[in-house]
Amino acid sequence: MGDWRPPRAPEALDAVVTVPGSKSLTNRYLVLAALADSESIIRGWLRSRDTELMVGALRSLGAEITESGDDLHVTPIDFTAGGEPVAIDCGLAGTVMRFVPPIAAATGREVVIDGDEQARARPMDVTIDSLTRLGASITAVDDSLPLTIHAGSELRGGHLEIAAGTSSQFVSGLLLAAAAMPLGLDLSNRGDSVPSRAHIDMTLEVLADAGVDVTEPEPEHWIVEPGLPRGLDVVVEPDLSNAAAFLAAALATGGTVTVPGWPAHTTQAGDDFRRIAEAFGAEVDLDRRGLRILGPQRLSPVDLDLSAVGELTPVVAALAALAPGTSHLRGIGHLRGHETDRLAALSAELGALGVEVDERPDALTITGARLRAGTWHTYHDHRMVMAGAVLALAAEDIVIEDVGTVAKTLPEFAGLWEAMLAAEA
Ligand SMILES: O=C(O)C1=C[C@@H](OP(=O)(O)O)[C@@H](O)[C@H](O)C1
Ligand SMILES: C=C(OP(=O)(O)O)C(=O)O
Repeated sequence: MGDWRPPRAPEALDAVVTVPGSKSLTNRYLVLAALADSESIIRGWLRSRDTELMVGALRSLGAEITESGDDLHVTPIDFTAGGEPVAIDCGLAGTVMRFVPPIAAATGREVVIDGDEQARARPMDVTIDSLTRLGASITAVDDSLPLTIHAGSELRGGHLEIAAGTSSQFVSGLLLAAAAMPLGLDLSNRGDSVPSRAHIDMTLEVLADAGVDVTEPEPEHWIVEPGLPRGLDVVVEPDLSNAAAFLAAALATGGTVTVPGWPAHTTQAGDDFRRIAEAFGAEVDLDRRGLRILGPQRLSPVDLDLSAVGELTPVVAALAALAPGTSHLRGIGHLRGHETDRLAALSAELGALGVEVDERPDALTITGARLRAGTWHTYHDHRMVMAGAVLALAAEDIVIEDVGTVAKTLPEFAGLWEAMLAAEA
């Protein structure tokens, strides 16, 4: 798909938007199911590029995964089976890049792992170094993709200190596979604190729910005892980070958007959008029917630390660009290693639409402005598409380039967006 001209805001928006399952939960469940002691069912999985890449990767390593309606049935990998060398494509999926190598190393097979050109720029050093220290033999040029895990590798486990200040996925990938290591894992972060804390909590919760003995005796020190996860029978929650884009439409238009099925308890980063929406001046109601957001007549500027929930930043930056006054988005330096350097991308694209942006190493200061018409470039970043759609609500003529890139986590985004805006009260 090429360019997309998203609709402008309707007079009064009052829409209900049902969003598909969570990427982060789908891919964690798939990894646990591939390692489990018996078969699993994952109900209501997200079907998107990142999750299909995970399915493909685990199948190449020997898991049997079949679809039945909206469910996936998974027969775990037989780690004693060995096998021919395999090649795995990560696309641009951080979860595949950081969660699959530990499992690949545990199969003892030769595995070559590569991804999109932009994936080769994403940090992989901690994964490569950790697996090497845990017993694997890996070759990689410049500590990044592509990498080769050599046949005969094994992961003994044991004590490991890492510096995971650039991505929580280094920690999650090791913790998810740790129960399959003969010695388990005693893992500590010794560098800058780990970003995206919400995603670590998600990892700890899914592990514990699968019967894995995992503890965090002190902050950023985790202990996983050996012992395989149990087979799963789980229902995937809606993707709350994807939901944030639709809820942002309520904020941008002073209208109402409801997302049904919002979980009362969740570890998803997207749940923090409730706090963020309130900071912009919205009314937020969560009950059995879902999460309902009523946008204010006029957005308030915000000062937010997004370090724990960084993936919400592009959509929050779009709202900040529409809020009269100056907003500060802090704690987001690690977003320079996401799908693209998101601070640079947001700064360039907002600047081109006439918004003043002060880009710091780990922060953006954005002063809301009336937007100029223009093309919004997306840098192969699904969340840039979502941010552009939010901006287009308020601008004369914004064209989003390469809307198809949104398929990374939400192939049906443009259709859902247009349907939402057609649902005028
Ligand atoms: O584990 C996960 O599912 C994710 C962790 C986070 O990564 P970082 O810690 O690299 O930000 C998040 O931004 C990403 O979208 C998904
Ligand atoms: C950072 C993101 O993705 P990934 O899982 O590829 O890191 C994201 O979805 O915003």
